[in-house]
Amino acid sequence: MTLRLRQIGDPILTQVAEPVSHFRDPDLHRLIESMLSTLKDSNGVGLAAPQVGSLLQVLIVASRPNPRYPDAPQMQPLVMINPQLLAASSEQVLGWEGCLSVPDRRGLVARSREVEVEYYTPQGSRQRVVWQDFPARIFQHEYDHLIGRVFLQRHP
Ligand SMILES: O=C(CSC(=O)[C@H](Cc1ccccc1)CC(F)(F)F)c1ccccc1
Ligand SMILES: [Zn+2]
Repeated sequence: MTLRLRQIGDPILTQVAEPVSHFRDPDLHRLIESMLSTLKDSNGVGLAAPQVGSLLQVLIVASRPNPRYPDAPQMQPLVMINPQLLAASSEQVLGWEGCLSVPDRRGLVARSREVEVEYYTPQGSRQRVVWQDFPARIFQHEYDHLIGRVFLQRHP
């Protein structure tokens, strides 16, 4: 089932998400399934749990080539639980971003060109990944959602 996408202004988008503690919780797997179908229906390239009303540290990165990033890799959606940013390059790149919670807005955002991330899969195994360019950008955008930051929004 696809979940309602919270829009900018919904307080949940400014809150900090909690780590997942039990991986065998059936509610967690229902959330992940719902996020995957919501992402598919919204035609997005990323999604974070707070955007569908759940303050859990779960996000999905699903890069694919698109007009703005024609050389972006085609990825199977990657579900990341309790992600940790281990390293982010000081080298930054300006790039266009959109956000399913901020419809009809596109913005130029500076992001690290490369990130190293540690995360858990839905099965609970710990993984590490290094991304550059568009996948790195999507990750940083979704990771912001887990700490209550929405792109283009400056907290007073
Ligand atoms: O479908 C979108 C809409 S915006 C989007 O997918 C956000 C992810 C994103 C798009 C572009 C750059 C960084 C993150 C998803 C969100 F809102 F949940 F974070 C899209 C935008 C740019 C390139 C390719 C696709
Ligand atoms: Zn977003």
